Amino acid sequence: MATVRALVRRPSPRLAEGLVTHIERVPVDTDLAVRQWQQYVDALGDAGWSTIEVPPIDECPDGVFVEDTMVVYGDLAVIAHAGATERRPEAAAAEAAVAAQGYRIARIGEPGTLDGGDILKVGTTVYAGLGGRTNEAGITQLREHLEPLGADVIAVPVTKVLHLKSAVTALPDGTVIGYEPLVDDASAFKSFRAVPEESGAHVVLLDDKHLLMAASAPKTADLFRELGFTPVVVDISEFEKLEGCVTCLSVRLRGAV
Ligand SMILES: NC(=O)NCCC[C@H](N)C(=O)O
Repeated sequence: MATVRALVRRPSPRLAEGLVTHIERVPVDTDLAVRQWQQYVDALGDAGWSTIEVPPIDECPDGVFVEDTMVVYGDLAVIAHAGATERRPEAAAAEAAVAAQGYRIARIGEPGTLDGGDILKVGTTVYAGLGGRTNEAGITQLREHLEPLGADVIAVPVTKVLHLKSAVTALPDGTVIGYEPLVDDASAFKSFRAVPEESGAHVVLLDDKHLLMAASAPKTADLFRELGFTPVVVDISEFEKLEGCVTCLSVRLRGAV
């Protein structure tokens, strides 16, 4: 798997004001969050990835969750139209950053809304979470952009968590993993495996063997070791307090650009 670049975005000093929807607000330690973010970026670097910083957007507390600004497929970056209006200013600089990496640009627009965190790619299958942040018009527009590139866009329900990728991600062989109490419809996926912890459902594929995941899912890390993977564990507690996970802290650029 050619894993080369990732977009990241430094946390805002106002991070603690970030949105919370499905969990109770608890205090966020912004200094600790900055250290955790650096450790996350270092973990990508240690795996051989180069990271590109999107200019910070201090007036947007949730800007660090840069994955939500776009969906990248092949040589195309589809710029999202955030379901939360206060997050919409985050997209412009992210668009400029991905365009500078050579990607073609398309955009989701009104009446569509879409957050990158609702999109899970498994090969040419693109699962799109229909829920609080992404609507039917957004998914229709995404389909129009990606089908010409050979993608099959499948809408799946998301009601129990913020984003589809808060509920499920996928292993290198395409098996979708999720913490069942938070998955609306496991049968929507071609292949599904349950994991024992909520944040165990979140992995970034560093390569075919190494899975970046949160320290808050130790039982799932053990499961992944039994399956032959090597977990690379980062503590992202301060981002988890804002419904963030390892996936949403970067945009992986795996395309042929
Ligand atoms: N892709 C993601 O899971 N993003 C997390 C965004 C968290 C942020 N507090 C929000 O509610 O938008």
